[in-house]
Amino acid sequence: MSNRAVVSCAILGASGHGKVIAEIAELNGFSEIHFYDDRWPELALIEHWPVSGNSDTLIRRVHDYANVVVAIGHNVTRMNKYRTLLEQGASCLPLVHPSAVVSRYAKLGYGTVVMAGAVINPFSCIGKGCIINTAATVDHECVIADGVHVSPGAHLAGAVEVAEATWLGIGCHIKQRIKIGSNAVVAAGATVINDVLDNQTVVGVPAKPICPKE
Ligand SMILES: CC(=O)SCCNC(=O)CCNC(=O)[C@H](O)C(C)(C)COP(=O)(O)OP(=O)(O)OC[C@H]1O[C@@H](n2cnc3c(N)ncnc32)[C@H](O)[C@@H]1OP(=O)(O)O
Repeated sequence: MSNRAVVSCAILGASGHGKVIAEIAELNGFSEIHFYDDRWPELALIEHWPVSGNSDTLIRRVHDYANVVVAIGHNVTRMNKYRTLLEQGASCLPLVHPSAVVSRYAKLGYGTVVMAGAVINPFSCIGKGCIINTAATVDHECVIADGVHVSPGAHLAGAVEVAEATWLGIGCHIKQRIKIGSNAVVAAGATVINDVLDNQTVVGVPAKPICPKE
């Protein structure tokens, strides 16, 4: 019989994003992964990992887990779920893929996940519940607020500031010292050379605002 202690991690959201987080949790030594999802009990398995309940079940069981991660892509929803779980006393540690490079001088908030190949350079500060996705780079002295998603392959130059719940799309580029407002969207492949307002969506190279749909 093995003497290895079981270290359990709960993941809320049985999604593709959740599968990536599950593997990162395993690589960080979490030997037991339980998913929770509101499609339970119809959804009982995601790949080989069990779905053990819904959001309400998880709220009752947070103390059973050494770590609780929310794997929901929608930024505001993810932050609301974290808020509820933390109120119940959940431990929501940051999770970092072993191949990511996170400076010893960078800070990561609770519930933030850093995917494979990402780089976070010195004196950058990443808020709570952020996603720094595959091969994204956040250079020196950036300030990334809570609930921001930096999509795969996005690159932020030095001293960029991004406010709450903003989504930086796949492969975008952000010039140094740019300020991006809250709940904004930077489109896939955009290059941002001017500040972006709260709630604004910008697309293209160079990035320009588009009007919200009626
Ligand atoms: C691991 C993962 O999978 S992480 C997820 C990574 N995914 C992403 O990063 C996707 C980011 N999302 C986008 O880029 C989206 O296209 C958005 C959010 C910017 C816009 O989406 P929607 O609101 O649905 O807008 P819609 O598709 O109707 O496009 C609106 C207009 O913007 C244009 N547009 C949309 N996206 C882009 C883009 N990336 N670059 C240039 N123009 C764009 C459209 O052509 C359209 O123009 P038109 O009005 O002249 O026809």
